Amino acid sequence: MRGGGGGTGGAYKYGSDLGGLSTSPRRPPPTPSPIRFSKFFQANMRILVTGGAGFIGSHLVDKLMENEKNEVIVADNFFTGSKDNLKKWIGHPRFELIRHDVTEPLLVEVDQIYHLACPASPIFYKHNPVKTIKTNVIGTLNMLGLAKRVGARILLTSTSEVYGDPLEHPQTEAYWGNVNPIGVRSCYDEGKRVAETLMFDYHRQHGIEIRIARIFNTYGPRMNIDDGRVVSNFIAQAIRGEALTVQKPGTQTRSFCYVADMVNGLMKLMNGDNTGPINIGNPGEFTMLELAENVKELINPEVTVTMTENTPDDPRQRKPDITKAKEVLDWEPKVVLRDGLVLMEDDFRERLAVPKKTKA
Ligand SMILES: NC(=O)c1ccc[n+]([C@@H]2O[C@H](COP(=O)([O-])OP(=O)(O)OC[C@H]3O[C@@H](n4cnc5c(N)ncnc54)[C@H](O)[C@@H]3O)[C@@H](O)[C@H]2O)c1
Ligand SMILES: O=C(O)[C@H]1O[C@H](OP(=O)(O)OP(=O)(O)OC[C@H]2O[C@@H](n3ccc(=O)[nH]c3=O)[C@H](O)[C@@H]2O)[C@H](O)[C@@H](O)[C@@H]1O
Repeated sequence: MRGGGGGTGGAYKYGSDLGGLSTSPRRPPPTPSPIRFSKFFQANMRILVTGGAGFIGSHLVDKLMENEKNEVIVADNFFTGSKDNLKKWIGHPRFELIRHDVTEPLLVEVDQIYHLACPASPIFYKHNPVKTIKTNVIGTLNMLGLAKRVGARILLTSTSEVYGDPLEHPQTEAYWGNVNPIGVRSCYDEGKRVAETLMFDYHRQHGIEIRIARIFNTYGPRMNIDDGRVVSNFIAQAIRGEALTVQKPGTQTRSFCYVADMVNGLMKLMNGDNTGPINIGNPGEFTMLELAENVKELINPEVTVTMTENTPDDPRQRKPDITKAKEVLDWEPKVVLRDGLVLMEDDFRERLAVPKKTKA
């Protein structure tokens, strides 16, 4: 069984969409272990999820575990993730959790690698920027080395931050971005840009089967309550009855994708035949003031909105052009922001132990 869906690895286009650039690999992809082709051994698909104890990763694991033909291995250093996110799978015979830092090599035998390991919230990725860039560069190099050795297909969760503070709007995959190489966000956005470069170099040089998703702001249940990202901050603040902290000027925009839609898109990308990069996100665009108003109206109309200082290099606008995802993956998001916020509210209320007030 090769890394692809259906286990055939059949139709596969190399660099099928790089604006006509030839990306043909010099060598054919490596061959997986002979046991995968054994007539008498019904092998399951073995899937590694790095960063699988985190927010998106744990939702992805839930979805992968639904398929009884999948065996899932999570490798995570628990910097921002937690075992709690995976508690329902611990002890399951098709599941394995390894405490592992991807900046160190990993020896496992797998067919697919979803490579998510990297802190995603700006306050966490800026906390130890050298470690963040090591995670993106050395971590991706290690996972590509693993993919090369075992002949696995590898998917990188890149980011809309590769577009930096974009001068084109909305952003298509053809846009090369406007990124500060020496700023406080560079450990993350330049790190992900190098990770994308490494993916394509391994693809061209060694024939590795790669997939690159450029993820746009994703939200949903299980985000860390003190994660620092805007949706989790506003929901926690509204539930606690605190003022919603809108960072200035408040007119900056983001496009928010519900996590179930994201996971669906990532799996379609992995099991399809296009390398990407492909934008995966929800094109509904909101200013931070609009987001605050929505959270206030839906969760707690009594809270106030307060303006606070912003951080350097905050992108002023962000909205994915998802034409390619629609065409190539037949994917588009289904959950609108107001519905997703309510689903997230239920989870946050449970974890904060603040039940909804019932009307008298
Ligand atoms: N959530 C978003 O809006 C968003 C947007 C764009 C891209 N992404 C990407 O998606 C991926 C997952 O994001 P998330 O929102 O779930 O973040 P998260 O912080 O919840 O999850 C990241 C996981 O990676 C683990 N990790 C971090 N460094 C590691 C290392 N060196 N070795 C092993 N594990 C490590 C963390 O412990 C955590 O479990 C990240 O690669 C992120 O860059 C997320
Ligand atoms: O989608 C992406 O590609 C990237 O998006 C986010 O980065 P960012 O958009 O800066 O996320 P937030 O920290 O949630 O900030 C969004 C906006 O909300 C504002 N904000 C944040 C927090 C807050 O309390 N109030 C507030 O107004 C920020 O100034 C910013 O303009 C993620 O955290 C990155 O991991 C991800 O790669």
